[in-house]
Amino acid sequence: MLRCIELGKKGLGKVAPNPMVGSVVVNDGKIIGEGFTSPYGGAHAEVNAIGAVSNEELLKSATLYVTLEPCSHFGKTPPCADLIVQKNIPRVVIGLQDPHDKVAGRGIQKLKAAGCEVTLGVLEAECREHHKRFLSFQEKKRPYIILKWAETKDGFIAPEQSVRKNNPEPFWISNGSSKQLVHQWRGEEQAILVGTNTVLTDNPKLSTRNWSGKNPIRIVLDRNLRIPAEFNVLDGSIKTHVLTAQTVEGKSNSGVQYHFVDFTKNLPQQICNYLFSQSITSLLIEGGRETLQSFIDANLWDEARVFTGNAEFGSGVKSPTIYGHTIDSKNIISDTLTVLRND
Ligand SMILES: NC(=O)C1=CN([C@@H]2O[C@H](COP(=O)(O)OP(=O)(O)OC[C@H]3O[C@@H](n4cnc5c(N)ncnc54)[C@H](OP(=O)(O)O)[C@@H]3O)[C@@H](O)[C@H]2O)C=CC1
Ligand SMILES: Nc1c(N[C@@H]2O[C@H](COP(=O)(O)O)[C@@H](O)[C@H]2O)[nH]c(=O)[nH]c1=O
Ligand SMILES: [Zn+2]
Repeated sequence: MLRCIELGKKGLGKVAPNPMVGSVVVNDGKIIGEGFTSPYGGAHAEVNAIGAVSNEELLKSATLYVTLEPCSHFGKTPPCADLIVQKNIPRVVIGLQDPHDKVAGRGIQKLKAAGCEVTLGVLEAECREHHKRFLSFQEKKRPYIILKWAETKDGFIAPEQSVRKNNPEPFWISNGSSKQLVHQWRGEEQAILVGTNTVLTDNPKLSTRNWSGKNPIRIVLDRNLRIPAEFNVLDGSIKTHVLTAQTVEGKSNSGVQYHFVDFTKNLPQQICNYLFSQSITSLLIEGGRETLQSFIDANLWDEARVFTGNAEFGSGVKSPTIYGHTIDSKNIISDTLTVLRND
């Protein structure tokens, strides 16, 4: 099962909103086939693992291991449970039951009804952690939310405006290696969100340009449409959704879509509802303070990744106030990266 999780990770940033499932086929103590979910719309992990077995005869005495219950429904591909039955695989070991409305135990029932021996719950906690984005989407009906910011030793995310240049650009607190790591993270999530002031003061690109991998969908708050058209987030180079309280009819084009939200009512929850409707299973929130704090206060966050650099500002924009439990703390050269969980 650990190998299945390792394989499943190869789908990170490529398969969402599908879960990044991993699977192996074992015969006589040896792995004879391995697979993981293909990019969205493609084959599921079990299909790839079974397809990798060169001698089909061996399937009749094999065990298939998989991180998530095999599907029982026709989605973009036919049910994996049917394929397992068709190939006469006698044993299936599953990490986690699939909470998806259309599966939820039906895959297991199908296998058992066909005489297959099913073991459920192997490394379940590890499989839940591995499938955290998919599980948040299915169970909480919102994306898995990762907060991220960089702060100084004395707790500021930006200096006073007077210290900054006139042209909007980020004021870097963290180092180049941390920046590259952030670009890697951006490629792992489906969407990235920033507040209006962050766009106006930093003119961010929110891209993965210092790493390989796809750019996340940009989600930008702009209640009163204050962001000038020439700013990077409106350049149409990356799919961008602007959430606004202004009339939006006829404004959207292929690169930038406008969506109305009521900024006076629990904005974080409305954003979650909108992202759910767009099948977005994970969201990285990169600031600024007000945006991050509103998600913290609404208890709509799962993980926070905080860089602490060496500088001290004395005054400026304060870091968000957050309580969570620290699951990791390590050095990224001169920075400290602390990871918190909301549980
Ligand atoms: N070091 C770091 O990691 C980072 C630093 N920064 C820095 O932070 C500063 C910006 O932070 P901050 O000023 O807090 O701004 P934000 O970027 O969070 O933007 C705040 C604005 O967004 C809208 N908004 C956000 N959340 C809500 C909400 N819950 N309800 C209603 N409106 C909301 C409002 O716009 P409106 O007023 O139009 O209604 C509000 O004024 C900049 O100096 C930037 O450089 C930013 C990101 C990361
Ligand atoms: N200042 C600061 C950060 N700022 C964040 O990065 C955004 C700019 O990135 P880009 O879109 O790539 O230009 C900026 O708008 C803000 O959200 N991030 C960090 O990791 N460390 C830092 O010190
Ligand atoms: Zn399937």
